[in-house]
Amino acid sequence: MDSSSELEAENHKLRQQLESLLREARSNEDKMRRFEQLEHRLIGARSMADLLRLLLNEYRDSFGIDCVTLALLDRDQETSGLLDAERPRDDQAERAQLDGLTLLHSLTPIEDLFQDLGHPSLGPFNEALHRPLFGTPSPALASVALLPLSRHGELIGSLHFGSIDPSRYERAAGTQLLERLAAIVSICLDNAINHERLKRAGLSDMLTGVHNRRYFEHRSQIEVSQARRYQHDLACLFLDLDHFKTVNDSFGHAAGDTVLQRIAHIIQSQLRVGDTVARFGGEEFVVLLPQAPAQHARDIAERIRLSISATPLALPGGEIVPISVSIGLAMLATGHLSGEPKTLAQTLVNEADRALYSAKAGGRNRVVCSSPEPRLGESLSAVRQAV
Ligand SMILES: Nc1nc2c(ncn2[C@@H]2O[C@H](COP(=O)(O)OP(=O)(O)OP(=O)(O)O)[C@@H](O)[C@H]2O)c(=O)[nH]1
Repeated sequence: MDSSSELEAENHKLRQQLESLLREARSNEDKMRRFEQLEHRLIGARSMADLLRLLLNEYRDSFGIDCVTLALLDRDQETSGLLDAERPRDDQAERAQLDGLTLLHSLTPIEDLFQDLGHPSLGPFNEALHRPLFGTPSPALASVALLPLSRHGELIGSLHFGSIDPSRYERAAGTQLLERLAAIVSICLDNAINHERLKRAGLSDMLTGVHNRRYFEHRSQIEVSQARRYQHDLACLFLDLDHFKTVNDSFGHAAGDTVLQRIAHIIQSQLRVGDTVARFGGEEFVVLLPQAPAQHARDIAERIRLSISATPLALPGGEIVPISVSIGLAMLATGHLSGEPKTLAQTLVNEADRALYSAKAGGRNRVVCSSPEPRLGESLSAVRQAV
């Protein structure tokens, strides 16, 4: 080969190397762009469930990862509580989107995975070590990246990526992006929990722990919309303690507070998941019973009334504080189905309040329905049966 063809061959090789480097740089640039987009979305996630869905589904799809799972420490069941509260009732699709999430009672399953909380662990898939993290069924994984999630120097969980490509997560691969991702995810998780805590604090009643009026007003509009969309019944109970001023005056304000806590507890114990109870103000509580026909709602109201009067409060000195409650019941009836959810919800509560007034006027410690029985028959389920 003469010197000019040698030069040409060398030149060709260099061009090829340059092209390959350019391709790699473009691919890295593209990866970086997608990574930054995802980072922004993680930071902007509005709830814990949104954050988890981004991590478990969108990250996997966006980066073509074969399997993504996440283990989170949830010692006091706070995270599971937040997720339950966020999930719409019976929403299977919503639930499926959180497949891959494991909530841990202790760190035992993940604490030995990491030598150092600042560094992800990359390498070949090890059946005994890694199968519990990815579960079954998962694809035939060949390499894994395990990212420690930590806050204030303590492990709070781990994020797991699995690939069927043995070279994707090689031990010697650079881990800068994964380290950055782990740091961001850890902060976002902490933020999401704090955000939910604050949100809850603003929507709960401090004395009794049930929801407050603000939450109820928001929730009642959602329930009215759902009842209208799915043609469900919706019942509203308005409860007011009887002669509560006398309780305060005779036994003291602290005893009155204990009574209110007890009432909240009794009401809650009579309801299903998905029903809503809130303290409306002072000694008034409101309850929403979705999908409860009139007779069923009336039975629940009676049950609440009876268990309250059957549970007088015994003070430390031995005195007994008699308690009873009057309850107004209203149904979201067919005639009310046009109009804004806010107006419909207010009408429903007002009707229940009017029925409560009749219960008080009728002698207290009783349940009164907002309209005579025939009109209760106009409730949605009754109309459905007639069709
Ligand atoms: N202990 C306590 N009392 C409260 C609280 N909020 C409101 N109250 C009291 O609830 C009482 C309500 O009294 P009224 O509205 O006159 O009604 P009532 O005595 O229950 O009489 P009826 O409703 O007509 O049966 C007042 O004495 C309020 O001070 C609270 O958070 N704790």
